[in-house]
Amino acid sequence: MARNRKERNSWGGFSDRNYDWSSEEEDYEKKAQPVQVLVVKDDHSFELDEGALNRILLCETVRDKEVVAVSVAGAFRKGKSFLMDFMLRYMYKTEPVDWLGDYNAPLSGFSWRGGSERETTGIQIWSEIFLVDKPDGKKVYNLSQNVQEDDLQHLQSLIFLVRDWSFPYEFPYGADGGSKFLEKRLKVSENQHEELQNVRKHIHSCFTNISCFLLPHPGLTVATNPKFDGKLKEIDEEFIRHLKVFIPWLLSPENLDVKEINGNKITCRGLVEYFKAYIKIYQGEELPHPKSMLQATAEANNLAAVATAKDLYNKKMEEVCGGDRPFLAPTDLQHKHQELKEDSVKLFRGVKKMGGEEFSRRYLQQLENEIDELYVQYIKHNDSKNIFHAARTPATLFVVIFITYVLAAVTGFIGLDIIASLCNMIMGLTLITLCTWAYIRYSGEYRELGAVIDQVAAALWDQALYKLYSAAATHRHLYHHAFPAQQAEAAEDHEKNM
Ligand SMILES: Nc1nc2c(ncn2[C@@H]2O[C@H](COP(=O)(O)OP(=O)(O)OP(=O)(O)O)[C@@H](O)[C@H]2O)c(=O)[nH]1
Ligand SMILES: [Mg+2]
Repeated sequence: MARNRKERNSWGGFSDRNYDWSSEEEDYEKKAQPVQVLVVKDDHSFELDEGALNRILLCETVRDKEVVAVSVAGAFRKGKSFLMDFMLRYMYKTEPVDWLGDYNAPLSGFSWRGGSERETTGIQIWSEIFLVDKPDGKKVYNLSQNVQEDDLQHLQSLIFLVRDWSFPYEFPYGADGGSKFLEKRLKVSENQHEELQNVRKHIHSCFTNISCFLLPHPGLTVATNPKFDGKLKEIDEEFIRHLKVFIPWLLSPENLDVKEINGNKITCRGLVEYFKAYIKIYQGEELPHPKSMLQATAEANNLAAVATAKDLYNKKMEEVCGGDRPFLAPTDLQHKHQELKEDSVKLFRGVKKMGGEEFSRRYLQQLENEIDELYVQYIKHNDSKNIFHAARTPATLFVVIFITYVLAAVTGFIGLDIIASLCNMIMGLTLITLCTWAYIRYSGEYRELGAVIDQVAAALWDQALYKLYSAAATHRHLYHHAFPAQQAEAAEDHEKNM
């Protein structure tokens, strides 16, 4: 089991700049808890808390892992949260057999309570993602999730849990009794309403597996005592006996199915995209059309592929020139960029996607644009590591001071007093600018002003260099010899301008 922790990359986290890191993140890491990711508002519309979802599913350690989503859905006040707290006990177990733990410990996790008022609304997910070793050797993360209403079309296994089953003499408690009961209930008969017949006919095509479990009544204390806090000792023995079968039947590693859409196994990152896409179409006034569901699935599917491919580029570029890596010659950086961009595009193309070639071309374009944007950031970052870059501003200002000093002296000497005073004034201003710049660099204050000075100096520097370049163009071989890196940069700029 792994704690769900974020790792920022070493330079301010620009690879994660799409994610909304909030100041609450430290608190959030301290304790696993339910997190509201879908909020139902007073007017019954709902809103996805993307920041919360990202913090859980996009953390470095889990985002590329295949995900198993276990959701509990049902009418309100039916003991969903109560049940999920037992699931949590199982996931947090230290003893493989005796996972139910202390009989005197109150039940905690998702907040549950008695009474007739609903407690949970929207969708809550558990903040900690559980790492499970699948029997086939794969690592799988399991996400516990609470869904009030859900679209059943896109689920894989559907398990009906019948609570308070009172007829064990007809169908015994557990999965066997449940499956016989379900078989009987899903039979289509002529005298059923047409709609009911249709549900029965289609339900099998919507789910890979459908099963049912019959659970006994937990006892009157659970159902009616307002002081009941979930202690096992107050729950009926028979209920516990079957709970001990039901929870492992649901959650043991061999019984977990990795979420699949269109034959693709879904990673945590993919799940975020699906969340976003589906929420968007559910936000409309009417129930979404199957066509728009399909469209949203295809969109999410492509977006997930974009995100994975972009992450590959980012990770590899970080290794090459991120953080504390030393300055890299711009030509080498460009080669690396091209190579990694190709790898990333290849990865994108390699993922099985929905919506067809034409549809996914748009997303390929998006990927390329986003990678190019990242590349510009990497160039800037790499550039800032060049010590000549750091010296550029003071050097430029010095040159300006020197030139104006000489000009002032010469023009003063030949009697052009106005020009001499102008030069002196420019010299004075430049001197003040230089001192200001030095102070900003030293103190770290007024950084915006520092950036403006840097920009002006860089523009001057570039102008001078450009002139030098033009002058040297006629003696190219000499120039190339003297400024190999500069030439590459100029070529690069030229390329970008096109
Ligand atoms: N009869 C009966 N009561 C149960 C069972 N499981 C839990 N309860 C009780 O049902 C009540 C509601 O439990 P919750 O877990 O809060 O129910 P919920 O479905 O999460 O409710 P909402 O969040 O309001 O939708 C509590 O008083 C539980 O003690 C069960 O199997 N049978
Ligand atoms: Mg609840």
